[in-house]
Amino acid sequence: MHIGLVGLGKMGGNMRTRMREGGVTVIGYDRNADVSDTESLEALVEQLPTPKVVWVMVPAGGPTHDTITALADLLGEGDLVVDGGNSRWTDDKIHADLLAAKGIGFVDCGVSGGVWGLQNGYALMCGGSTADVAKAQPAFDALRPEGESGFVHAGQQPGAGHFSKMVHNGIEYAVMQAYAEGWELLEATDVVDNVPEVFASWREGTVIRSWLLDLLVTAIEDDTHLDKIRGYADDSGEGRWTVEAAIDNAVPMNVIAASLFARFSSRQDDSPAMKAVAAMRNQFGGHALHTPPPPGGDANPD
Ligand SMILES: O=C(O)[C@H](O)[C@@H](O)[C@H](O)[C@H](O)COP(=O)(O)O
Repeated sequence: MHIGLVGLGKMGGNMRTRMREGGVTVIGYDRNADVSDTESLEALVEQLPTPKVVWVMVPAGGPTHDTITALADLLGEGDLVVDGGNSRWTDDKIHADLLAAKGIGFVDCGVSGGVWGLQNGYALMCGGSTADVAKAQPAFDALRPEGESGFVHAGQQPGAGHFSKMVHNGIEYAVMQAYAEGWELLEATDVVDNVPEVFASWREGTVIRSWLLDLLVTAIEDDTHLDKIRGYADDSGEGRWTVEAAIDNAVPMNVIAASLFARFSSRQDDSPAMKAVAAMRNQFGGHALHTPPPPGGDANPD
């Protein structure tokens, strides 16, 4: 199979390598000429045999929309676009309709595995018609992990793949938060002698063994108290979309929502909400207030 791959960053670049190792002929395009196989999107499309299949692996939102819009002009009847980015699932229907107007098929594909995917394979969650998914199946087979699982055609409607990936990421937030809170409690006490050893022991036999646990063990083996890292966590949108979908469907999502909000809290040096709590507590009960610390000093009750 021949495929065009747009976007050769840390995900796309490794995916090109894994697809090639799996016997797929890949022509990659990236704005960074150093990693690109071809000078333009137009040149990439020209070099592909018909039916042309182009995998888009660029940041979600504007960059993905712009790339798919450009491909709608360059591709034709019977060709296929695969969106493998972390796109919002509601964008997929828009892109599927845009391409369908020209007879071009569309598959949305949530991709999990991060920088380890090159070695371990990428878990893939696809949405779209059976015929469209079949057109890209050799590429999916090259990318997916060896073994029975790691690939799903989640549904016929556009967005089924990215919706699955979105929920996967919501779960990812909550699972990471649970390990993190357990780690903080063990670190805050002197009950156990060696916290990394306790975490490492959980990797086998326990009900909470997992790859995320393995990754945390690796991190604390390298930096026992995570002193080299600031307690600040970004988010790329998937957790927010999961919580929004839960609200739309009146699904109670206590743990995933809390793990999303924990990331927002991590970005505050001082909590405006807690200032208000402290102020009210002071007003009704005369309870002591803490004032902002002088530069380099500690905050103490007045
Ligand atoms: O399954 C995966 O491989 C990850 O989920 C991957 O897709 C990415 O690392 C997250 O999207 C980061 O998401 P946040 O920036 O929202 O934590």
